Amino acid sequence: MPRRIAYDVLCQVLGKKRPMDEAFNSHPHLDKLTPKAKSFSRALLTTTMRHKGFIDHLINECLEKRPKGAARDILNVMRLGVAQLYFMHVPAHAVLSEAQILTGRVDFMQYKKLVNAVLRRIDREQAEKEFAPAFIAEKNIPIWLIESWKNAYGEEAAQAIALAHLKEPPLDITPKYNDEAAIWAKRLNGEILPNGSIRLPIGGRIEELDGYGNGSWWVQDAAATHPVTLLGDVKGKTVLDLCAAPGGKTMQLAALGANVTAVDKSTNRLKKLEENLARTHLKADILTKDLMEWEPDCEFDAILLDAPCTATGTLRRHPDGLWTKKSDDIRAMADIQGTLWHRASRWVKTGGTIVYCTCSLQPEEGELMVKAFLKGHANFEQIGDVYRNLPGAGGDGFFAVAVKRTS
Ligand SMILES: C[S@@+](CC[C@H](N)C(=O)[O-])C[C@H]1O[C@@H](n2cnc3c(N)ncnc32)[C@H](O)[C@@H]1O
Repeated sequence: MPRRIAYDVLCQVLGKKRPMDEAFNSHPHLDKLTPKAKSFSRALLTTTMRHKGFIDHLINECLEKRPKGAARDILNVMRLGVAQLYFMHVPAHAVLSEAQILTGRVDFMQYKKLVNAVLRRIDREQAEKEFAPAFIAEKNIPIWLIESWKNAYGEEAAQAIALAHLKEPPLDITPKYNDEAAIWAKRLNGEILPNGSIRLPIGGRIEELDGYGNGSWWVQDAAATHPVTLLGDVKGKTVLDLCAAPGGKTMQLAALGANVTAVDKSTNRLKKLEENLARTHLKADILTKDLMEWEPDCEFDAILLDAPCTATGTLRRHPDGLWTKKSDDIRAMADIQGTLWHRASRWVKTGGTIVYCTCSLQPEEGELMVKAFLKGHANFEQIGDVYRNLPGAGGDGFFAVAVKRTS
């Protein structure tokens, strides 16, 4: 059952470009799995997504011609098998027999022999051939994407980004009060990072960790904490938090003493924001509004615009995005970001600051967006340098910039 669910979800993600979490969480048989089977199924999916490019390379070496049409889904049975053999250290006999059962269950009886032959060969060659991590890493990133990173950051940096995608990223948390970082680092056996975040050892259920239930901290990647710091001292100021849900930055702002108005168009995501505020005993005014239409009735001291984006800076957390996103998405997102930023530019007081940020690695959604904004808005000037973080030890890929309204 856990492999069957993983297979169904894989077909949805790769065939229909559906986000993995959504397809997995809404699978009709998910409730039938034990917690252990559920976490195996999820780990199998994430591992397959993370290494899909390299797995396909191995499979292609074994196939004279790739199955076409509906038969292409048999590749997903093979992908799950290779992920277990190569990256999850499941014994070969178990992988082979489970793959045979799955092949029958998903009505591909005629491919049983082929699946067996491919997996046997890959298992045999695993012991004979060694692949450099850089080779595996680059295979796992779609060509259009790694080329865009090479153009933006150079060959070496693009390879380092690809390498960062091989591993599960660490779990960073933000303590509600900065001066409690040492206490929580000690209690949770974590490490304090230079920005004050705490990096926890991977594994375990977050909800069960000390301090989660009473809201002493929340999960937030270290790089994602930076944009709020660009607003300077927000204590007592009115801050409009645009695209706020699920509220990582809302909690930061509220904990720093800002009077926050948090706006987002997603009811579901705002529900999560409300839960987060309730758990952390923090306050904000919450508005469910589409920012393409809504207008506030007053100006704010500061604005944070955490715009929707291609999220290519967080693909190591959501590796299914590697295979569901396409290069055209960048232009489409940049258009939305430009419009949202332009609309927000009228809602900040003269002398006030807007911080624009995205978790995208694409310059079109970062550096080039700032240039275009400043060119079209003579009443704004940039404050300081832009913040650009690449995925790796310092956190997710992130971009942020602060601009000040001068008139
Ligand atoms: C990057 S996420 C925000 C993350 C959040 N700021 C945090 O720190 O937890 C982008 C958000 O933009 C919201 N969004 C996208 N388009 C929007 C629109 N037109 N109006 C309002 N919210 C929008 C999405 O619902 C999503 O919650």
